[in-house]
Amino acid sequence: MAGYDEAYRRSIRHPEEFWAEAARGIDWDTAPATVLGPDGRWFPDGRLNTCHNALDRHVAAGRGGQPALIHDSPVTGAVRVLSYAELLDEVARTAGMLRDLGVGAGDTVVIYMPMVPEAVVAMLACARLGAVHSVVFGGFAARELAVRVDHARPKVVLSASCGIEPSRVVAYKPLLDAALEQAAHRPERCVILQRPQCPAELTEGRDLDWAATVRDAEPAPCVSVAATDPLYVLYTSGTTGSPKGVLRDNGGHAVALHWSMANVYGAAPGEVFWAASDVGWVVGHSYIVYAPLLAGCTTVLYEGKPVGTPDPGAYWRVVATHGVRTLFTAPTAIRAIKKEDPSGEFAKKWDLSGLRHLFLAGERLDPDTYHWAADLLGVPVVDHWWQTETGWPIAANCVGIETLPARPGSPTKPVPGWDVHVLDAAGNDCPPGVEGSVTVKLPLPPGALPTLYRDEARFRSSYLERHPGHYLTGDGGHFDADGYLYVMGRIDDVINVAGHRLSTGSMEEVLAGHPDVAECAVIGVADEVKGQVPVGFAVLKSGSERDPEELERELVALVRERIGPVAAFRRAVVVARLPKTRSGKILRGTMRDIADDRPYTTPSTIEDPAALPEIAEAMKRA
Ligand SMILES: CCC(=O)SCCNC(=O)CCNC(=O)[C@H](O)C(C)(C)COP(=O)(O)OP(=O)(O)OC[C@H]1O[C@@H](n2cnc3c(N)ncnc32)[C@H](O)[C@@H]1OP(=O)(O)O
Repeated sequence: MAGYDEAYRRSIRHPEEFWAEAARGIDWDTAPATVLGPDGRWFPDGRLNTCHNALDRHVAAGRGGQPALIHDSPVTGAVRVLSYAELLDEVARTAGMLRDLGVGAGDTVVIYMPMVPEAVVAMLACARLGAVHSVVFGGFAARELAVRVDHARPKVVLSASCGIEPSRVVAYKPLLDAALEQAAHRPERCVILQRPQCPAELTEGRDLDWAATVRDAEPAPCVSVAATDPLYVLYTSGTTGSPKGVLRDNGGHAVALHWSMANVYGAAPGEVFWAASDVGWVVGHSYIVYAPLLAGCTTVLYEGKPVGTPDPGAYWRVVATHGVRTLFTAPTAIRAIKKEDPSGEFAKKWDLSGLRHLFLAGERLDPDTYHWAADLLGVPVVDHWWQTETGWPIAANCVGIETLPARPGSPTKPVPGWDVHVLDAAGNDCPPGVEGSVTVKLPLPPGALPTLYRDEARFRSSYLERHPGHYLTGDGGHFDADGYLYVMGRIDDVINVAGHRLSTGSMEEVLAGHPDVAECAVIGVADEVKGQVPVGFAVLKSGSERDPEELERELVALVRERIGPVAAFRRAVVVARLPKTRSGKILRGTMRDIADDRPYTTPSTIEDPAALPEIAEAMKRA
């Protein structure tokens, strides 16, 4: 069998041959004659249906009785298992409901739901009809939902009465109502899944009860779509306020995800695969929903946390109880477990002998966390790196091809298909050990974003213009002499809080909107569990006599209200001034160095050097 080097070389030298072979893992209505179009789109003349590939074909092949989805919900005390045949039946009827509501191929549907099976059903039902879903994470506030509704312009919104966090029931319906009041776009219908923990009042003429509406619907068949037709839009934070709508196509996505399950994750049909994330993130889209089902695996949908539901053994219980072979989560989850159970006592209570790999992604995996997890579990811990935009891993130890020796701190090497380069400011490849901007030479492989929804110009300016011929990942890093990649962090103002990508710019917009704030800065500061947390610095308007502590509390509440709890914005500090250059640019980089206790030099362009010790003092208070 070919090893990693050969597979990688072939994928870069002969991408069409490589991906034509991978495309055979998918059922096509019309097999693609062209593999890569001149515009960089994959399989342009192929036709297929993603839902058929995720469900119908497995039922037809005899997998109907195999569990497709295990919903494990410690917050409600429920476990529900849906076989492939049962999931197909629910999806087909939900697609019938959407069709009855006028949803057809190309229409958008916003899904704002907690981690319940109906969220997965909703996504697959859209795919069945060729409709484009846009899932919005439940931890966002009404305003963020409104922005996404206005951009996606859904015909229908699918939602639930509530989500359940360990400490509280989150009523979704009032958030949805507030979002639709703020949005200019009006969806024709909202279909609400009533949960017994907090049933919602339905709005006459607009809202429908999910259970009743699905009950009356006839199952809908799969609609054949072009490989290049959109499957979904997923919004992600950019450096400026408005989120970017990452578009995913049908054909390239199905081919790449199906290929990744065997080759990156080493997962075989019939195995249990658990991505402990949320359907609102790309990990949830790719590795809770689409990839495991495309591959004929059983996927776990977990409505709980790594700690507190009820203890730091929660993940180990799920692994042991459901026979999980591959666990994928974010380093922050492992750090949370390690903090509460440093000697791993809770893991010893469960039989984890079925676990084969732990995959980690979503933020940089620090070597301490890597070693702790590897020692505890005794299985390979695979750090891998990718992004919402890419949809699947850019760099990983491809255990399905060949397991390379791991190097803690590195997600190993580029995955076949990804021609990764580290470039200097002039666009030249950096030598090993020298840090630069991590890029991917075009064409991007199948499954990566072809564009931003309704914003080709922003797609080009955000990703393609900085280094022509390359996709700009926005991360900085370096290769070592053996070709291992090290990704060190963002080169822009995006921060990563508990594996959630957030824009400091949008938090600054919120602070700046407060009537007492003259100017402000938000920076990401290192945090033991969440990796980074945002901290805000605000200067009062001259003449304002507000009590600083009261204002700080107001600013924290404002960010929670406008962006949502997911921002984890818990610290704001009122300062006399911000450190700036003489041209007025806030020295955020120097502020970050001070906050993280890194050595810093006072920039020669600074307006007033005394501003830095003042900020250092304020940070100590924060
Ligand atoms: C590879 C490509 C990618 O990077 S895709 C992104 C990958 N990232 C991930 O998968 C995320 C990984 N992180 C997590 O799953 C969570 O942070 C874990 C580790 C489980 C911890 O969760 P938690 O304790 O809730 O902390 P948090 O920082 O996530 O939450 C902050 C506040 O937000 C709230 N929240 C969270 N989720 C929801 C939700 N669905 N609906 C409503 N609220 C939500 C939390 O309750 C928390 O609120 P509070 O501030 O404590 O009151």
